[in-house]
Amino acid sequence: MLTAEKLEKTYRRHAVQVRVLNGLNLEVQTGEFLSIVGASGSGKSTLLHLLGTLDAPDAGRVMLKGKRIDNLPARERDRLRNRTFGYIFQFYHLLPELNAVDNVLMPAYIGNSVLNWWQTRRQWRRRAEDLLNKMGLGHRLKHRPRELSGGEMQRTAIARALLMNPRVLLADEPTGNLDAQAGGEIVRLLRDINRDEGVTIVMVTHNTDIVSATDRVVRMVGGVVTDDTPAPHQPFQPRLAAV
Ligand SMILES: Nc1ncnc2c1ncn2[C@@H]1O[C@H](COP(=O)(O)OP(=O)(O)OP(=O)(O)O)[C@@H](O)[C@H]1O
Repeated sequence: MLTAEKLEKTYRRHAVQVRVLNGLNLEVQTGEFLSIVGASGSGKSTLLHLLGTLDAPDAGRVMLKGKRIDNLPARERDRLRNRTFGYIFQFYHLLPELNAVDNVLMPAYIGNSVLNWWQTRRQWRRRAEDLLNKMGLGHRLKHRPRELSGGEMQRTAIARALLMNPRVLLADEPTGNLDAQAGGEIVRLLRDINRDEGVTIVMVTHNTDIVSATDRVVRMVGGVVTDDTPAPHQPFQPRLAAV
């Protein structure tokens, strides 16, 4: 459903050029949970940004369900980012002055013009609260980010990513700032979302333990895919009661 074709990307800063993607090809299937691994600097985050139209390639194409998306006009691209993709980052990117519910509601505020926000405000708020409840955060609805643990902040960020019912979640090191237990909970949540809602997930990770929760592991070296294998499935711990 989501395809990278011969992607090339070079960053230029003054006289310095860093060639990051070198004709990378990747095909993500509908409904799969894919992890991308590789050494630091191999281009994993760059690839994720290109797949999610947060940045554009120098050459090559990104296709979603057969339609080219790397060169869309700004309006269409914004709509795609708002409605089709959900983004999860290592450092959560929550707004510090907003409580958990209002952080989760941000994509609806941003999509305001197409969503007739004012008529349905109460419904959106209920949906945000339901998502936070599902994330085990029913008792943290009014808390601001600084009053939440790292795991709770990431679960809030996941609720925000799910608000608009995206078809694809793009997660960049979602457990990178968490201890093993909180990280395990996050991956279990992602696994459940993938399984229960059929959301396709592409996750960049350094954590070799958590790739066993995914369907497929792609390894990047020097801006290309060098290995593409089914994940070594191990019995995965059941979901914690609180989550
Ligand atoms: N905006 C930018 N401007 C200039 N160089 C950049 C930019 N973003 C990334 N780079 C460089 O591109 C290379 C690849 O970066 P990228 O973040 O894609 O790698 P990564 O595999 O995700 O690394 P890590 O695992 O450390 O997060 C790095 O050498 C980085 O310094």
